[in-house]
Amino acid sequence: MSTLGLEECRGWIIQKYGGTSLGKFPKNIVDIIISTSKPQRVAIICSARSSRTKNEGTTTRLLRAAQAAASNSGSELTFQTIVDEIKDDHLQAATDINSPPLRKHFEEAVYAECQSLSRILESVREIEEVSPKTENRIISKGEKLACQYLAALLEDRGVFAQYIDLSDIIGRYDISADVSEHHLLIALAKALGQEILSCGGKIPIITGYFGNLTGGLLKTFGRGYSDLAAALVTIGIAARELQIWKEVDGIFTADPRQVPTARVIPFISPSEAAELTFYGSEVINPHTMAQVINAKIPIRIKNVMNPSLQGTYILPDPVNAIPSPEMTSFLPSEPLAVDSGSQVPKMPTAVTIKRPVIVLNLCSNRKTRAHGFLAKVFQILDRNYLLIDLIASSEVHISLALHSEHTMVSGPDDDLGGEDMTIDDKRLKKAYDELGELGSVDIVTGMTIISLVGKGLKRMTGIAGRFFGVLGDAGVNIEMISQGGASEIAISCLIADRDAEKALNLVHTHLFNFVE
Ligand SMILES: Nc1ncnc2c1ncn2[C@@H]1O[C@H](COP(=O)(O)OP(=O)(O)O)[C@@H](O)[C@H]1O
Ligand SMILES: N[C@@H](CC(=O)OP(=O)(O)O)C(=O)O
Repeated sequence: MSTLGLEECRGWIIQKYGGTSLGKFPKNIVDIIISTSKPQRVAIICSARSSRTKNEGTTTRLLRAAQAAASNSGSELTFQTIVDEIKDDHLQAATDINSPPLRKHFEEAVYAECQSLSRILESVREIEEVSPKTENRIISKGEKLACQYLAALLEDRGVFAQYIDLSDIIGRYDISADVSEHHLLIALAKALGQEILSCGGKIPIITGYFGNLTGGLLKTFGRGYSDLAAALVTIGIAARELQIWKEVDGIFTADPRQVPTARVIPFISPSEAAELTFYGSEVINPHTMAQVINAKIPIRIKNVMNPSLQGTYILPDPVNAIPSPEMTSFLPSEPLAVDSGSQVPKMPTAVTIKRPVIVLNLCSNRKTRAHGFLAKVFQILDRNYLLIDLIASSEVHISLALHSEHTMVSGPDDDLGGEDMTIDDKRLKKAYDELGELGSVDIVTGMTIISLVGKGLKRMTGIAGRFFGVLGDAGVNIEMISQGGASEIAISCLIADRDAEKALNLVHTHLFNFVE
């Protein structure tokens, strides 16, 4: 495999469009691509379309269809209804394509992809199980449809676009095994660079789904995996900048949908952006930053509805990193207001909530902690694919908070073995039963994690007290606290979900409105 010559790849801008942006503002996206492609070369990565919210979007629907097929409740209609919804949604979107042949071509692609999807789901129903390989194939449909749609819209405007399906890129370049290993990711990035150059003068429209990973794309990299695809393309082509286009002006001090007074953060460090995503603000897939920042390429979050705004730059901490010439031109000339190296910052960077969260409380059946107790607890969670967000433990008691859409509300005495349980419910129920062997377990639902994020938090004396004080004064009860240790840049606590929005706004008002 030859390495790309630097001259060959200079001047590329990589743009990744999120699902809700593609679902709601495809025409804005076409305009942005056209205007960016005039002075420089541009390559596009698409997520799957979401016409309203990500929760109702194509990828979520595909995962629900897979669950419906695997749970085999006797009704073939369940998954087929979801497939039909996906089909209708894309056929409706096709009405934006003016040229009849282009529209027909896209409609045929929609029918073909949905037919293939139904066949895969039918086999899932037969064997009552979704393997990682099958899940990969199912979710890939969302990005395939979105890319073919965007390519058709560009062609409709007279722009030459090339749809690139990365479904089998890993097999094609023999990048197998555990692709999460650094050297394999870099090999993958090079392969993606080659694919893009093969498009000649056309604008590459690339699927954010990038291959049939052995362990499952979602399990390996999580939701938002198309950010990582964009990062790999950025590295593979040694691009000038990675732009992640969304429906918001950038990364805010709090979710702007829930906190009207939230402000855009002009510059943020990769670790803060990753922590914000982990604690509920789905800003960028955390695997993305490490790759691109290591390659010293700036990442920018921008708004499809407001393309002229600067957005938020994700840049390495100026103290720890030696930025490339491209990056230096983006760095602020003045020290950042949020964190300026050795100075104590004036306020945290952002506040975020993660919901819904459930808590598993386990009380060991021994009087003192038996050897291997914690190891056994974590093995059970790992076996059942349960990821823990917060932990509190004492000698014989451990509380584990996990993000969950689970409907399970109580203990094993209830009728929880029903046909209607989702795969996630089943995993939780299995973990619950296995943990029951170690002691008494109870589950508390309806909780939220609220977190303050900021790389200067550890130097802000009294910040934890002020955070908890604001919550306490408002009568918000705190169930569990995590500070320092695991994460030096976040302070988190668990509160009742009914208090989430009130708490978020109060914390933002009291801790983010510093006046000089
Ligand atoms: N701190 C934050 N800054 C910006 N957006 C945030 C933040 N916390 C949560 N969000 C939410 O994240 C979403 C990001 O934008 P969106 O365009 O919906 O993403 P996608 O790329 O998945 O389509 C928005 O809905 C916004 O409300
Ligand atoms: N479509 C995938 C991958 C992705 O990147 O999504 P988004 O860009 O909409 O966050 C998902 O929903 O997880």
